[in-house]
Amino acid sequence: MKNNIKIYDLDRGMTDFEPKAIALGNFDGIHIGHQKLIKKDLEIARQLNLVPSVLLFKENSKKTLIDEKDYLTSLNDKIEIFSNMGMDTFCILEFNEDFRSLSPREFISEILYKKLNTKYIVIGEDYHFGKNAEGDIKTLARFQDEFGFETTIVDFEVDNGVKISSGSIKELIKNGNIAKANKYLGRNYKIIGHVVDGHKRGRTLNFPTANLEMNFSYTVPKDGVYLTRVNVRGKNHFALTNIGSNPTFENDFRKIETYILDFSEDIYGENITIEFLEFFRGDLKFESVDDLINQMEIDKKRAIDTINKKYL
Ligand SMILES: Cc1cc2nc3c(=O)[nH]c(=O)nc-3n(C[C@H](O)[C@H](O)[C@H](O)COP(=O)(O)O)c2cc1C
Ligand SMILES: Nc1ncnc2c1ncn2[C@@H]1O[C@H](COP(=O)(O)OP(=O)(O)O)[C@@H](O)[C@H]1O
Repeated sequence: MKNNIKIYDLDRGMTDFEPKAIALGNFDGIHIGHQKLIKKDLEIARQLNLVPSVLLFKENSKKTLIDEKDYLTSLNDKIEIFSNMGMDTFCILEFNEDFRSLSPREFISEILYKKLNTKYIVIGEDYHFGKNAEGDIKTLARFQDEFGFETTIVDFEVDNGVKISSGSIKELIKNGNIAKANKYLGRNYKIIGHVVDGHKRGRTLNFPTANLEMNFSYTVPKDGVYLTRVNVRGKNHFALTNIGSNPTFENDFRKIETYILDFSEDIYGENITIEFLEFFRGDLKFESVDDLINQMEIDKKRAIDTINKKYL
């Protein structure tokens, strides 16, 4: 992440009056459509000497709310990806009752105008805002003279006539179609968490696996075996990740476990990032542990061949 970024937490009364070109949206996944919008915002900011900024919502931190939703990117991921693209100012706020009750006009006047000195807004064509999502691109047009801003609407990015969306990428990931999801994301899908204890069985099979507890409600890819790239203590390693409930063994639960190639360190408790490169096969129930080990050896050979051919 760039280290000169500025984050203004509006809930803590922070404001910033530098004139801004603000990108508005939910931006889950920051897929190639979102990237197009951000590039537009950066371009306009450069031309008009405005600060390129993005308004983002904090995650739902209320644990009492049963939130079964899953997402492609956490707030931290978004800030990292956007700052790598050149964005340097982030305005964050909670999507709470107070915020939700603002009318479209109040959102524009209280937040965009008074708190952020917005001179330019860049949005997607389906953007909605304000109470009951009543505000849209027409509402922005109606208020732009009064509050002194201009608007640019960026059209959807499509693939074969189909709109690229966070929802469709989540479906691809849940169906194991990592290649297409990565294409639409414009980078490899990744999840972050820390390493927790498992049954200590992996080492007895000669395939120790670091079990991941995710630090966010990421969309979990379909059960199966993936070629992955894992970042541990700042260093990348190729790996095989198995997602599933180990059907060869009875009474297990669904987990995300990773066998790191050419690696033998104890990493319990460490934060790791898993980047999904390719889907290899589904999760299988084997007749014997030896059959499972044979298959894992085959997976490993395929991983090494693929890495040599495509990733080195
Ligand atoms: C490359 C790879 C492929 C795997 N494929 C399967 C599989 O198809 N079926 C299965 O039951 N377990 C599979 N496993 C999971 C093993 O059963 C699991 O790693 C082992 O039970 C160790 O569990 P532990 O980490 O809780 O000790 C796979 C593991 C790896 C690393
Ligand atoms: N190549 C490796 N890949 C993954 N984890 C490894 C590797 N080498 C050593 N380890 C360590 O071993 C642990 C996994 O061993 P395992 O027997 O599968 O135990 P557990 O069931 O607790 O996951 C990892 O959490 C990590 O600390």
